Amino acid sequence: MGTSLHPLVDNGLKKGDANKSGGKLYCHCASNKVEVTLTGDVAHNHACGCSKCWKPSGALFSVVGVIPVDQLHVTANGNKLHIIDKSAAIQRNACKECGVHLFGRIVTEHPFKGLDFVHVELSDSEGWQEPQFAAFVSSIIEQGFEPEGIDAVRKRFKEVGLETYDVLSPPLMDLIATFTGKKNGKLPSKL
Ligand SMILES: N[C@@H](CCC(=O)N[C@@H](CS)C(=O)NCC(=O)O)C(=O)O
Ligand SMILES: [Zn+2]
Ligand SMILES: [Zn+2]
Repeated sequence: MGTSLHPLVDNGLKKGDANKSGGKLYCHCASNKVEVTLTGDVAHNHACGCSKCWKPSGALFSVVGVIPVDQLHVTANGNKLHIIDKSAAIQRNACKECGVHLFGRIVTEHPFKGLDFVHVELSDSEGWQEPQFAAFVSSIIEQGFEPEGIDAVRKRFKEVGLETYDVLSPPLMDLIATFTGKKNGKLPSKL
């Protein structure tokens, strides 16, 4: 298959640096780039096939990880940011000029509240946590990928050592279900 899953996946994963302590992300504008400074590494970094996550051109998947909101600061040209969909769980803040998503923030009551979603390929530095799994794989079909090719996509992820899921990974789905169970009173609130 000649198509790109994502540049950080296509040629095998490059293991991150356990001591990575942050770096800067930039949008794709030629000048007056939006700059975001992260003061830590990302966690739960993963490929996402959903239609809402930002993908580099030509890639079938996004690569997106999370970082606590207090470790993310917009450090230049924040006036160019706008929120793509204010009603979405993840408010994706994108550059109005080039369209790149700089960060996605959860502002409503949600199991991942307090975390921002970011794309480390926007950084000029290396060593960020490498992708840990592939999520929302079947979602690429909704965006026009022929269903006959989907198992070949899963196989390519497995070849680079990534497990594939059609929602999030089991540990993240368990976190969401635990949050929901506490909220609806089926689980004790202290667990
Ligand atoms: N099949 C849907 C899945 C969308 C979806 O549920 N995306 C996940 C992974 S990013 C999510 O948590 N979305 C919340 C949001 O976008 O606010 C699509 O491709 O649009
Ligand atoms: Zn831009
Ligand atoms: Zn997504």
